Amino acid sequence: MSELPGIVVTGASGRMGRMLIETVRASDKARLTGALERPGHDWVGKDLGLCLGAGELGVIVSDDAQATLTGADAVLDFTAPSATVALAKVAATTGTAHIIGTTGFTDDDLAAIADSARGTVIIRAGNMSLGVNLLTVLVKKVAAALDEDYDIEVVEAHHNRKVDAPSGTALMLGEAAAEGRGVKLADVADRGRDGITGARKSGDIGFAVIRGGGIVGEHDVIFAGPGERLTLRHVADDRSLFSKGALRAALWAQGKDAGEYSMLDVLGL
Ligand SMILES: NC(=O)C1=CN([C@@H]2O[C@H](COP(=O)(O)OP(=O)(O)OC[C@H]3O[C@@H](n4cnc5c(N)ncnc54)[C@H](OP(=O)(O)O)[C@@H]3O)[C@@H](O)[C@H]2O)C=CC1
Ligand SMILES: O=C(O)C1=N[C@H](C(=O)O)C[C@H](O)C1
Repeated sequence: MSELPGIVVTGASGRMGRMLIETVRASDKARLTGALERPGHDWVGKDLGLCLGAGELGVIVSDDAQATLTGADAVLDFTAPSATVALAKVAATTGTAHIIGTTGFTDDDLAAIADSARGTVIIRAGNMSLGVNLLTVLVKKVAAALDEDYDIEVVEAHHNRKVDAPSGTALMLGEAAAEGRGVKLADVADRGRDGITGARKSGDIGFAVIRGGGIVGEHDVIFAGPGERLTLRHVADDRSLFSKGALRAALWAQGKDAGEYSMLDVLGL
């Protein structure tokens, strides 16, 4: 029998990094072959299991992406934009599938990632859960069915450690609504209301952001029309939703041609 796909987790000490490690270790379809952290991080050079407060795992945390990705089948990456852009360049040289959950990219970052996707499979999604990806399909459909009399607002809530806003998920949902309406999100997004803003512009897609406590992730897409309001909502109760989606993407990536894919491709939605 051939070996199970070897998976590397980067940002191993992070909230998602820990969850990804747990998910890969619990899977009978993949094996954990490496863990990365940034140079200078406390965990570098130590056994991952001991860092996590468990028994030895025989996986030493490294800061050498090139060496760790060589021979690995996929790397799961929920870190920070600059780290992800740099890792995509490495994954393109080693041919390792790069599963990107990181959010908060600039347009330049996204162009660099697209460039790296010429060398390997990249699957990127601001949200790796089945529910949110299904929700994007519904949002697109509803937005296509309703005209501009229905104001579209995306409201998101996350924990108080989150550093980017609006969330990657909120932007995915905004993109889906814009696609449904046949417009570009960049032309209609209203992302920062404060002070005397003037009345809402018809056709805009508004974003509102809540940060507090330990909220895992909540997203509402509101269609506010004349005399009625429709709300589509997703609530994440547990981060394993995202890590299970990422592992599913890594397994789906095996044997695929180089290029950039989304979770819609993985889930066949
Ligand atoms: N797509 C999805 O489904 C989901 C996406 N996310 C996204 O994932 C990202 C991480 O979230 P979260 O886990 O909560 O954040 P954390 O801050 O808990 O974790 C980020 C991790 O990345 C590490 N890191 C930063 N730079 C580097 C580097 N150069 N090399 C290796 N590791 C690095 C950090 O290390 P250090 O502590 O040293 O800075 C930290 O361990 C965010 O962008 C978030 O929005 C989160 C959940 C789901
Ligand atoms: O930072 C988080 O926690 C999350 N980030 C993703 C996002 O930006 O949408 C996905 C999820 O909502 C959790």
